[in-house]
Amino acid sequence: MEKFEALIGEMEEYGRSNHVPIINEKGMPVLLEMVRQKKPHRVLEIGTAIGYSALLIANNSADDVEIDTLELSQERADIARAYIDRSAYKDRIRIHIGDAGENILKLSGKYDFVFIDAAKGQYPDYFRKVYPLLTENAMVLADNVLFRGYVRGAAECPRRFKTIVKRLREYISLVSENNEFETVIREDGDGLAVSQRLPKENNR
Ligand SMILES: C[S@@+](CC[C@H](N)C(=O)[O-])C[C@H]1O[C@@H](n2cnc3c(N)ncnc32)[C@H](O)[C@@H]1O
Repeated sequence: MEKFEALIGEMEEYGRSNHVPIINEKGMPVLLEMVRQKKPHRVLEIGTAIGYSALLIANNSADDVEIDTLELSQERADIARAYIDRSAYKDRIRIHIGDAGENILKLSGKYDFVFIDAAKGQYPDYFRKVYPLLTENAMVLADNVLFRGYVRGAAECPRRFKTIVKRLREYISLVSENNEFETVIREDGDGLAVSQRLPKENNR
């Protein structure tokens, strides 16, 4: 088996040269911090791209981790499969090709860690659909929730992003106002919402 770091480095280079959006170098430490804290056993990732974050999650989770990751693009899923097959996690990561909003509904069992990183305008829908699949102590992490500074109005939002920004604001309200979760918005990278489900007696 080749060295994990070399594989990850090759994927970063592929992402850069082919303009594939993968979690950036400022958001990634937050993702890893949370995964290392939770050491999840069952992970759902929404938005595989080339499998970069799926492999990083696998490498920092519990030894028995199983990951379901959802990707719309057949081409990206094929690239992800090829990279993942070169790792020690090839039997631990399943890629489901198709629209995530539809494929979430076909999943069963419970997830203790969910990483939302696909269509930004669909985040509220993803959360609502994922909710019944969460364990009692699940963590849900969503990337890009501050979307280029537009979500908090730090920058004037171009018309083409207005719907995305509206939906991301809706997502932040949805998780922040849900008293079953403690949500922290981390400003690193493009902004990450970290929502930790609270023990029932501690519901806010
Ligand atoms: C930001 S990239 C994911 C990056 C990946 N999580 C990482 O950090 O390595 C978002 C991915 O979501 C996929 N995507 C967009 N809309 C989708 C949808 N409706 N269903 C499933 N995947 C979708 C895109 O094709 C893209 O590959």
